Amino acid sequence: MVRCTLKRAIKALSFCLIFVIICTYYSSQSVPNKNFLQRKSLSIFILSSTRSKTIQRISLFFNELRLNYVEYRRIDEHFYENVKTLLPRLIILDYHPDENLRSVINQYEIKLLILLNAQCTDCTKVSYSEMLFENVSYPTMDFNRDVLKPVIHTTKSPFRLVQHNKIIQILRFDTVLPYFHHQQFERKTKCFVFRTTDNHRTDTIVYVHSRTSSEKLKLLFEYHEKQLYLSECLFDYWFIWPVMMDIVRYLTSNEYDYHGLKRYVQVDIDDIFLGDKSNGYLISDDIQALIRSQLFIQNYIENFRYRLGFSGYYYSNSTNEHANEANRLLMTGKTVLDEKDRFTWFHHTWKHEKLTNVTNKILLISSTETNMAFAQKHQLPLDENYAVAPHHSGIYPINHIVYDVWHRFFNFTVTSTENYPYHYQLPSDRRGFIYRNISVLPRRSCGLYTTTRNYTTYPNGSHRLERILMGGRLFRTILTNPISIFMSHNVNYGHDRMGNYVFAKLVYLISKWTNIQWSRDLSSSELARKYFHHFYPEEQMPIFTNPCSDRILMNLWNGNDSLCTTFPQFIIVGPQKTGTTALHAMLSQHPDLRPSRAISTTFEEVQFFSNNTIYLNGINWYLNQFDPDEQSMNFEKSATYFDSAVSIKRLKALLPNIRLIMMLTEPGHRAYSRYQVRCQQ
Ligand SMILES: Nc1ncnc2c1ncn2[C@@H]1O[C@H](COP(=O)(O)OS(=O)(=O)O)[C@@H](OP(=O)(O)O)[C@H]1O
Repeated sequence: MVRCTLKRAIKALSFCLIFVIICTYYSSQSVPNKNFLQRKSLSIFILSSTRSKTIQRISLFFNELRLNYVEYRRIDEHFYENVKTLLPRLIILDYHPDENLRSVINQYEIKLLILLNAQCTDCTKVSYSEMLFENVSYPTMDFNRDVLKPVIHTTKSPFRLVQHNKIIQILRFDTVLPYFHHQQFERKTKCFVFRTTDNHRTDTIVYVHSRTSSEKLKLLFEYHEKQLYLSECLFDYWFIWPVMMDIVRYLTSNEYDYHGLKRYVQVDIDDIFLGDKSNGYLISDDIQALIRSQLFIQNYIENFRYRLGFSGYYYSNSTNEHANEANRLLMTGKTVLDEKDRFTWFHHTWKHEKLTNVTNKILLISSTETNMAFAQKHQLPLDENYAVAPHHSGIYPINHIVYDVWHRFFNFTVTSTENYPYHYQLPSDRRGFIYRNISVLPRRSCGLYTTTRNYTTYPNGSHRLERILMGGRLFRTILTNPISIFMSHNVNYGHDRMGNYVFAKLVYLISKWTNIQWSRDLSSSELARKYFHHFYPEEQMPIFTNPCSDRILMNLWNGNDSLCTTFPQFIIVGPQKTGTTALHAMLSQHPDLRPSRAISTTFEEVQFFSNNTIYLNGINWYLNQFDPDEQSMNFEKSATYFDSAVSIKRLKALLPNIRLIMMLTEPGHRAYSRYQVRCQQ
């Protein structure tokens, strides 16, 4: 009897337990719990039906920040489906969300950034002339005087940032943020701002005062914890970008924090011995000015040193008498031999030759040795691990001989280039990679080229240079990149010494207006370690792009035009065991089609894109697997590409227009075929 009751009790208990488990399971399906809300990726959704100029600028800025975002033009099933599966951290939209969207946003705990534009409600239009302006001063740099010092200019700024708010971190509160572009400012007459007086529910972050009513007009404010409202007015001002970074950081709960506030900067001055009188070689006074600007920058960046790139041949052997005079002044003048220790030096090549065309290892070794002997003779303080190829040639597209010689014979472990993945692209899209133990860091342009000589004759006006400095492209480069290596040329430091001005001012303004902290000067190997191991480990492996689609890459490639037609026109990508060998054999019979060479070690296949070791042989190796006959259409078959995610990326980078053939068979047949092969093995 007792046993029977016990059995019943156990049965009842088990039923209860099963019931509880089932209930828990179903409830977890209907209401998202904390685990369920674990974001798969940190994506941002941008929702805009008009794709206004503001939205376009935000997208471009997100590219600079390397943020993942998806743009949507309308709310439909597809949008909701993606919200549920991708669980974006943040949605940016330029109108007020309806009830449906609000409920989904609440359910999935998504944060909102709402832009105020023509569609906004609960806001008011104000004319710029109604705003309260006041004169404020901002610093600029007097670079032609003996001492580089800031001079004060006066401008008008309508803005207030509210101090002690929890969102703004990058901008400094104790400095007035000036406005620069008066013309653009006056052209626009209307601005949408919030006039809400409901201060209990909102937190103002940026505002202006109305001139007529002295009203506080909100440009950025927080409405509850999950929503920020931002007036598009702010997009007319340079400081919207640091503000945007802070907004995204705040709304994503610090997940996007852009590697914190620390920034590393290096300024390379190439070809220090090149130039003649017309080119503006550096005379002794210029060197002193360079030292002064370096000292000025050292106030902010501990131990900052310009990096001087040298080709020794032009110091001692130049037939140009002006160049010799410049070199004498640089190297042998009263102070300059001492001054060489003020800078850090790095190797170019002995005669500034292009490395693209190097085909002979011995010659490259001997010319590099000559340049290094020059450095030794003059006791130049070298960054021994850093070398930069003149014209950036040979580094990308890769010339294997250069990497081999640099790595095996000279211990150069770091270089930099402007050309990877392409030359013609936004500077912010430049990336790095590691090849044969040499770290190739991205080099950024700074608006100074060999052709830009004087401030007053800056192409299309010096205000353009001011713009890129004062909150524009250069400013943003520092803002959005933890490491920036800039390329400049010796001529930029002669003439009116625009180079000194640019870098001194850049560092000064960033220090003055933002809370960005500068790292002390680092050696190139420390910099490379940080770049590839700390900030961007995913960039270590190169992804080869097609030199035929970029004129500069084409010039720097040790291939030639005719090779462009050698790339395959279609590829059979598998998958395995679907009859790909048979198809390959049949297509090979066609008189106009040419298959790749058969490689015995990889089952007659090329497997370039799927096998890391083979891929690192480079594009010239890949092209060698094909016949350069222009009359025929080249193709290859590698059944390993089909299920290799990295192959897709590599194929897209090198052959964006390639046609792919995939074979599909009944999966059971494939499995059995594979099983048989295994048995045989
Ligand atoms: N025309 C045609 N139609 C369908 N199936 C065919 C065809 N030709 C070959 N085969 C069969 O495909 C199998 C080999 O596939 P693959 O060449 O793709 O294999 S591999 O991955 O390249 O090793 C292999 O299957 P198994 O014989 O079962 O192993 C071939 O017999």
